[in-house]
Amino acid sequence: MGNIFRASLFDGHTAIVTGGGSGIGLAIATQLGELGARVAILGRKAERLETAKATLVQRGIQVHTAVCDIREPEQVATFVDGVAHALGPATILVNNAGGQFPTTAEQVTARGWEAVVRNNLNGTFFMTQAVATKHMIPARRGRILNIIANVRRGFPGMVHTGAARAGVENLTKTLAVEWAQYNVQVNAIAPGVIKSSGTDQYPPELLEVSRKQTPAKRLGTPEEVAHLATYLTSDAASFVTGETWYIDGGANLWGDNWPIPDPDPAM
Ligand SMILES: CCCCCCCCCCC/C=C/C(=O)SCCNC(=O)CCNC(=O)[C@H](O)C(C)(C)COP(=O)(O)OP(=O)(O)OC[C@H]1O[C@@H](n2cnc3c(N)ncnc32)[C@H](O)[C@@H]1OP(=O)(O)O
Ligand SMILES: NC(=O)C1=CN([C@@H]2O[C@H](COP(=O)(O)OP(=O)(O)OC[C@H]3O[C@@H](n4cnc5c(N)ncnc54)[C@H](OP(=O)(O)O)[C@@H]3O)[C@@H](O)[C@H]2O)C=CC1
Repeated sequence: MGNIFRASLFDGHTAIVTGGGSGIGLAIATQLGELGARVAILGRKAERLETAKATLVQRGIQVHTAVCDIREPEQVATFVDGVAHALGPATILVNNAGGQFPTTAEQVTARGWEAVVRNNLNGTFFMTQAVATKHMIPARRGRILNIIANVRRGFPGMVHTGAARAGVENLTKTLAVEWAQYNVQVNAIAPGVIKSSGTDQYPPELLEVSRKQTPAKRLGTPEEVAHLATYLTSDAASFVTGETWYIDGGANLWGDNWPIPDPDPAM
């Protein structure tokens, strides 16, 4: 599919995409940039950012990159100030950085739980608070988009991220209300299983189970998520706020990644 959006849609905008060095984040950064936005991306790995920057610059996009761990508020503050200096204040923030690992609830350690909650919930809040207070609220203009996951029916097999993403979904609603007065809209996208650099780290047999359990019988693509992100960060969505948009081939409605065993009669 080509791009259905107007070429100059984001002229004059500065978009921050966390985790924009790979996968879904890079697809979103590419699409917003090709539609005219200046783009700032961050991640923990400098090499990944440099490779992504080269790709974006080759497409004629003005890019700022810096290493930043979203779990560290001081690094976040430095990054957000750096964006204003390099590209001007952000009008768009896409909180895409995140991740976790499969584990049963019985097995997850305290440090494993904390690592995932800090990454997906704390990091998203630290970025959001910094960008809103420094850039968007003073300008009375902003679009914030949180990438979460398909947690509608819980997230069996990844309890830590299910809890953290549900927290971000609720944060999305709360901030949509608190910041409506400042003309800042806050929404979320809940992707199903997307074929990306992220899911390439998962065992293929787990992904195949997910594919079979998805009504569309395929995985999504980062570009499909980027199309929805483009709509939600554009003026076409100016009256949309506090909502979570599922893009999952129907997976939140049907199918289970986690088989429930029958009770052991000996127990
Ligand atoms: C079984 C069924 C499951 C359902 C499967 C559904 C099918 C797939 C659906 C996929 C949908 C979602 C896809 C995506 O999100 S794609 C993005 C993928 N990328 C990632 O997820 C990578 C992200 N990972 C990280 O960024 C880091 O690993 C993380 C933040 C999670 C932790 O980093 P940190 O540096 O803070 O952590 P440490 O190394 O210091 O470890 C802290 C504790 O966490 C434990 N840990 C970390 N990684 C793992 C692991 N892979 N497995 C088990 N435990 C892990 C680590 O052991 C530490 O705890 P302890 O000190 O107690 O050992
Ligand atoms: N692919 C899928 O099926 C699904 C993905 N998601 C979520 O969508 C988002 C993008 O996933 P995807 O593109 O597939 O996976 P990737 O692993 O390719 O993307 C994750 C990005 O986040 C960055 N990142 C992770 N933790 C931090 C951190 N603490 N600080 C700064 N950057 C960080 C990573 O960069 P670096 O390692 O350099 O820090 C990486 O660029 C993630 O939040 C993921 O959990 C949700 C549902 C399904």
